[in-house]
Amino acid sequence: MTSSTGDRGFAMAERKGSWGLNGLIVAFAALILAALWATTLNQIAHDRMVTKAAARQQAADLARAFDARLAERIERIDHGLKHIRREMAGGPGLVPGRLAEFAKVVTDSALIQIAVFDAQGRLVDSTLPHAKGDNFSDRDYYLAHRNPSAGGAEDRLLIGRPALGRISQRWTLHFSRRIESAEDGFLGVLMIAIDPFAFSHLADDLPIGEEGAVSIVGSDRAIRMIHTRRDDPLRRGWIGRELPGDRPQFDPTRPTADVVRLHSTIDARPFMVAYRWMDNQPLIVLVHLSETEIFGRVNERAEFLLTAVTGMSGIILLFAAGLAVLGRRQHRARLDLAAANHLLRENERVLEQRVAERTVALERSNRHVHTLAYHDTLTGLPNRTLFADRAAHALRGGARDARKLAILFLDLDQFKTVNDTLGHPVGDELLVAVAGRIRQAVRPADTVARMGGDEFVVIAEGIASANDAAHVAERIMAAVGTPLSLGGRPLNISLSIGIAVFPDDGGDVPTLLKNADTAMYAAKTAGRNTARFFSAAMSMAAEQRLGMELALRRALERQEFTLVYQPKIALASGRLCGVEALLRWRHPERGWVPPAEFIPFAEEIGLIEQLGAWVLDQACRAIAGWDDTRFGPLSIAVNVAAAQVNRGDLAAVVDGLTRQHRIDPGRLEIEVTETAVIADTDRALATLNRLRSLGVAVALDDFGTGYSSLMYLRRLDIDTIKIDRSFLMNAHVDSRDGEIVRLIIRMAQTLHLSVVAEGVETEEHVAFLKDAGCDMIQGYLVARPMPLADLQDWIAAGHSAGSRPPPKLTLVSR
Ligand SMILES: Nc1nc2c(ncn2[C@@H]2O[C@@H]3COP(=O)(O)O[C@H]4[C@@H](O)[C@H](n5cnc6c(=O)[nH]c(N)nc65)O[C@@H]4COP(=O)(O)O[C@H]3[C@H]2O)c(=O)[nH]1
Repeated sequence: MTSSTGDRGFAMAERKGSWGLNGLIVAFAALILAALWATTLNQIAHDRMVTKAAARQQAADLARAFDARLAERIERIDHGLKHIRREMAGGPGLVPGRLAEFAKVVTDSALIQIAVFDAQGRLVDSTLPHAKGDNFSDRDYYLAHRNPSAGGAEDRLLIGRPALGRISQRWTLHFSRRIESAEDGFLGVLMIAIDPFAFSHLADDLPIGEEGAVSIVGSDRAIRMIHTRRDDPLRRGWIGRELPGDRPQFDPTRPTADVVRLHSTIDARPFMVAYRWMDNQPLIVLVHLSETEIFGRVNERAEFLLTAVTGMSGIILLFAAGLAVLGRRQHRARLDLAAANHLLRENERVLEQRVAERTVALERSNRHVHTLAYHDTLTGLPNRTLFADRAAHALRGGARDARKLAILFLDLDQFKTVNDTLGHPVGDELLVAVAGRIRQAVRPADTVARMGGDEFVVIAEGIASANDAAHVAERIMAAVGTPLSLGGRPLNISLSIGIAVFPDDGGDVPTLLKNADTAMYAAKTAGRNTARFFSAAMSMAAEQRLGMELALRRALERQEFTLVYQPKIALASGRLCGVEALLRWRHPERGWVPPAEFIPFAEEIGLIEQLGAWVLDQACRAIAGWDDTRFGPLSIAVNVAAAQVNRGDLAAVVDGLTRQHRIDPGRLEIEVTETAVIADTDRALATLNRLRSLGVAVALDDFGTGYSSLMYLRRLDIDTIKIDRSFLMNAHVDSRDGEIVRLIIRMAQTLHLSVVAEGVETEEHVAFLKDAGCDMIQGYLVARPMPLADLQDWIAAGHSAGSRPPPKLTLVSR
């Protein structure tokens, strides 16, 4: 939980930190980019502006310069005109042949011809070989001079439209002046033809660029001259053409000199055009500067700048991205480091805590293990190991100081019964209570140990004589013998004690313990609730017991057990209604051992369950192998011990066996004693109910000898009650016993239970039982228990061997 919260915390911190840093980097990069671009664009705009302004200025300056040059050239031509005219007026006038003489003053390289026309437009003289008398009265300059627009006679220089010379076939510009005299008025026209392209030289040195142009246009919108750096025939083709009237230079509202932006009429390219009206002539001087050229460098620079800035932007972005990634990594690395540190510290802390916990647990466990190793977990008393240790220690002390000590071996009487009947939890409770009482009954210095089960041992040190040991035993018996209440039941418990004294009964712990144990069995045999000192004679008896136990344990393997079957017959009809299976043990040396001897012993040593299972298996086998057709159906009643009932799995065992032998469970009857039932009524009830639900019949054996509580009868789901033999023995003579038998039978009838009387030995018994209304009888009078083969013979013979047969024997099923 903590760790996952920590992880989330780190993840959030990581995201936050990472985003914060990245945001900063992005913002910083954006700022740099914005500044860079703003500066660059601003620079480019500024460049353009400055360049544009400079170009404007340049164009205007060029126009002014060209204007000045042109004006000066025109002035010179006009000067020539005026000079010739003066010469003519002062001398021969329009005398042919004199023009060449006068023309010497006109030194213009562009001169094509000088011509004089009379008042009728007829050529009077020319520097070119014209046919004299040719009429030029259609020429615009002639017409303009002959008929001046305002005020009649006007002496002014006229620069006509370019015209293609008739003779020269060259474009010519006609500079002309009127010739007049005060007396005669209009006498004619003096004209100088100039090659317009000669003016081009005026612009040769003007920096108009490769695409620039210088032109002269008249107020009549006719192009007089175009100068370009290259000899562009296209441009030549424009000479004489008329420009559209919407051009800015023709706009009367505009100033006479300006710089405008125009698109080429040829290819629509943009030009910066400076125009300038000449002062004394109706001519406009134009200087065209190509924007491509003007801004060429600027554009190149701008392009360079933009490329550089784009590149730089890319680099900045990359750098920023790199920084962001680096920052993110660094941040992540820092966080990882912090997380790792945190984790490390946390792990250290957890580790230390675990180590501390483990240490504590280990110590506790060690203590526990030590306690377990040396103490009994149930009672907390020293166990067999610690006992051996302490006993050895005590023995060494006794031997050294020549002091006696006694080993008292204690065994609870009837503990098995309590355990079997009241259940293990009660048995455990009893052991704890007894342990406490023993502990209190002895001196604190004495060791009280639990050897296992219901066996305790006391080491009574420093006793003067065997008598002192006897007193210790008495105190213990008195303490344990005090009635106690367990699970709400009053309980009287007693114990048997065997005493062995050091050094008289043994010099070492094992011997003393064995002898004390032997003495304890002697006390048991003597009737329990007593103490016995060890004697040599006891040793033999104990050995016999041990031998018996070994023999009994081996008997199953050696197949020394067998079952005999005693018939039960219906009293009214004399019909066989079943047999009771009874266990027999043939001891290899002692011969037949009575069940009353070995069955309680088997219960005591815990062998009865195994033995009981064997009996059940044998009975089922007998049923399975029974020849129904020959002998009629057979029902077998099997005795089960309290331990079997209280184990809780009896029904499962029976179910398994009936299935295994494939027999009808209805052929089986289970005989339980009252003691088995009262031990743990609920559990016994459950077991019996399960048995009955399987179809197995249940009989209550030895009825009357135990508690015989009516309550049990009411609660128990049984089929049959078996009246104990002890009641029947004197029933016909002892009125009390007789009454008990009658009572039991009446009660059974009331509860709709069958009644079997056991130990029927005489006719008197039969008569009494008939009179009392008993259902079935079982006893020597009918038949003694016999092997299965004998039973078959017995049935086949229709009588019982050796005993009085019933009046009439018929085989019936239950
Ligand atoms: N004097 C006399 N005795 C008669 C007469 N008719 C029958 N008996 C004896 O009475 C006992 C009847 O069995 P029980 O009351 O269940 O008493 C049984 C039963 O409690 C126990 N037992 C025998 N076999 C088994 C067994 O397989 N399992 C368990 N748990 N107990 C068994 O041992 C007890 C003694 O068994 P057994 O010695 O076979 O003794 C049997 C039987 O032989 C008679 O007319 N006169």
